[in-house]
Amino acid sequence: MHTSFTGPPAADTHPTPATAEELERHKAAITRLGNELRALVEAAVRTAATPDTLHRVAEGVRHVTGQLTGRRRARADIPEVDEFPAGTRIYSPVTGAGSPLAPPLRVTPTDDGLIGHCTLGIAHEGPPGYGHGGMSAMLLDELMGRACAAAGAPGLTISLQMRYHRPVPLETPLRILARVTGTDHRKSFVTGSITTEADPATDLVTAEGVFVAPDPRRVRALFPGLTADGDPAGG
Ligand SMILES: CCCCCCCCCCCCCC(=O)SCCNC(=O)CCNC(=O)[C@H](O)C(C)(C)COP(=O)(O)OP(=O)(O)OC[C@H]1O[C@@H](n2cnc3c(N)ncnc32)[C@H](O)[C@@H]1OP(=O)(O)O
Repeated sequence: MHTSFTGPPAADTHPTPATAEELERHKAAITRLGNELRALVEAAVRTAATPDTLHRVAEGVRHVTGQLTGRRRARADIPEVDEFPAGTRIYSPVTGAGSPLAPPLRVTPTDDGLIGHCTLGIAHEGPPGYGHGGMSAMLLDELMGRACAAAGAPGLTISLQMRYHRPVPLETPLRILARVTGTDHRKSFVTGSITTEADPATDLVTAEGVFVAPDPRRVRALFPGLTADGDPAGG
């Protein structure tokens, strides 16, 4: 589900695109590493290990990091496994199965928008035992942006107004909703909310946002990682 846009043809040559099977294998490997990294992050922020143990583990992690050498993607490259902007974003800090920062948020459509499910961990802590307000904003910003894309108008956030009604508990399944409520030319107006799964009637956080679909003439300059047919240029 790659997004097309009208722009000049890509001048550079690209490697042969991977088959669907190869992409699935790659996604599975990225997801597996993401799961391990999330477990490492959780263990690292939770441990009460001694300084000696922390030094030893740090040495081991440095060794592991050194193994991720070779081909690297450039800053604006879009991973070949991604479906930009509406589908998989494998390294998204919100939805990305490959990101140690992501809870990750699992997104599915509803009748009039999107629903996301996730559980925040201690790595996402703000007040002790509760989620960081910036994490709530990140979850909503992402889901609200995706709601625009799902409605056919992918855009960037130009305003996001947050209301924090109650603290968001950690280690508690959460439900995030997003819905496009109106449009005006390239602008989309979107609402969102966070509740627990157990008590979906009590809003913990609500948000109102405005997203703007970039001028089509600016898309290529904004996202040089897209080719003329809208496919990621990386790989
Ligand atoms: C292929 C397309 C892909 C799309 C990307 C999907 C990625 C999803 C990833 C999701 C990740 C999660 C989400 C994230 O993290 S998104 C990351 C955070 N957001 C940004 O970085 C956005 C920064 N802003 C911009 O780059 C530009 O403003 C954009 C590109 C959005 C519009 O610049 P463009 O040159 O195209 O448009 P225009 O200047 O003709 O303006 C058009 C209308 O909009 C109004 N306006 C514009 N800007 C602002 C503003 N800042 N405040 C108030 N109003 C603003 C403007 O007055 C006009 O309204 P009107 O006068 O007609 O009433």
